[in-house]
Amino acid sequence: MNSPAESTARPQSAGSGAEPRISVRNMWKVFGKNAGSVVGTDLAEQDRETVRARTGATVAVRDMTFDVHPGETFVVMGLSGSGKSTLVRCMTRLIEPTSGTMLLDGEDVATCAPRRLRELRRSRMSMVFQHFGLLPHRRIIDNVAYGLEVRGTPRAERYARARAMIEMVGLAGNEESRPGQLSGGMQQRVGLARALAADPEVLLFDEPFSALDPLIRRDMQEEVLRLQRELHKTAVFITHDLSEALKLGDRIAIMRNGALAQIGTPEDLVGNPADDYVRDFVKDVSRTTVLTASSLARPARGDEPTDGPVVRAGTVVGDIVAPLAGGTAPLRVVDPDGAVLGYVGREDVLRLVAEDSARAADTPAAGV
Ligand SMILES: Nc1ncnc2c1ncn2[C@@H]1O[C@H](COP(=O)(O)OP(=O)(O)OP(=O)(O)O)[C@@H](O)[C@H]1O
Repeated sequence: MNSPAESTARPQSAGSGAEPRISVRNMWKVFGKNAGSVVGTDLAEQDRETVRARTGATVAVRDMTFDVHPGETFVVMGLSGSGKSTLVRCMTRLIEPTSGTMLLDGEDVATCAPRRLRELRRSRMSMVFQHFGLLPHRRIIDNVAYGLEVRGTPRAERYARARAMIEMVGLAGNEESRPGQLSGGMQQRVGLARALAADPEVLLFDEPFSALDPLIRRDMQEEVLRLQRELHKTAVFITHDLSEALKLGDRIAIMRNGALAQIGTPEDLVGNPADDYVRDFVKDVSRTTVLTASSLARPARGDEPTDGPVVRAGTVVGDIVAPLAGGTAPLRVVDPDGAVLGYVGREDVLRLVAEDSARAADTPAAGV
């Protein structure tokens, strides 16, 4: 059985050492007249407002470059208007990018022929939208099977697959209902089942839970985490909600005015914000819920015991409080091979808690 300290250790994304599933390189999207006059010219160096004032064009996405690894949940987060939706739509070419490449397993989606693009969308990347986009007059099972129908999958096979997906998202028994008979949360589960039915390598989520009540939203986040643990899909997930991003993302890209502000694990962003913008974004996050034991690990001090309980490096700080409270020896922080990376004592955790409280109260953590 897992110890409490192990149970919420952040899982490593499945293939962080493998070839990227998705590679976006230098992607730009400029809207409006004169859209062609920005990329590759002096205007490309100017901020959004200046470009708009000089040309009337809007730089929605600015020179975005990143990779997404197989099995990873990659969150794109930012304020309204920062370019998240445009970026993800450019990745599937629901919007044509102004320039840049988007490789899916090495194949350039940004330049492939329309027919190939349709194939890719049907079989290799599925989208889940905020407004579920279900066909109102068709039964749930037909909605889930729809993509397979378009693909020409034989009837018996597509219904068997659709039933299995409906069961997987917890909606067994609702196959014959129409979308209007289901709650918003249930409709979004149908959207998930429909996206999964094609067994795509990549799932793209465009603010899928923004319209849901907070409790239902939390259920759906748990559902995504569970599906990710079971299915290991590569997922790109857009949200403007930081807590959702921190909960779901193996890595998070923070966008600002169309450009990348920082990309990193939740721990990177909260522990080492790249600039004041990101720092301000994450300032209210309790670091004990995001930082892991490895971030606090330090060498043993001469006078302290080195035979304390063992915790894994990826365990969040909040989960090492119980083992620390059970004894006086500092915890031994170990890597996946069991090698000791360092030690964490009560005072190390208390210091972090005190810093969090001081930040929340906006006063210096004096004396700690
Ligand atoms: N079709 C369009 N024509 C002109 N400008 C657009 C178009 N679509 C988006 N924009 C502009 O591009 C910028 C980025 O918009 P986008 O919708 O991608 O942001 P977002 O981060 O997804 O915002 P939200 O969270 O509100 O959906 C904004 O300034 C927006 O006004």
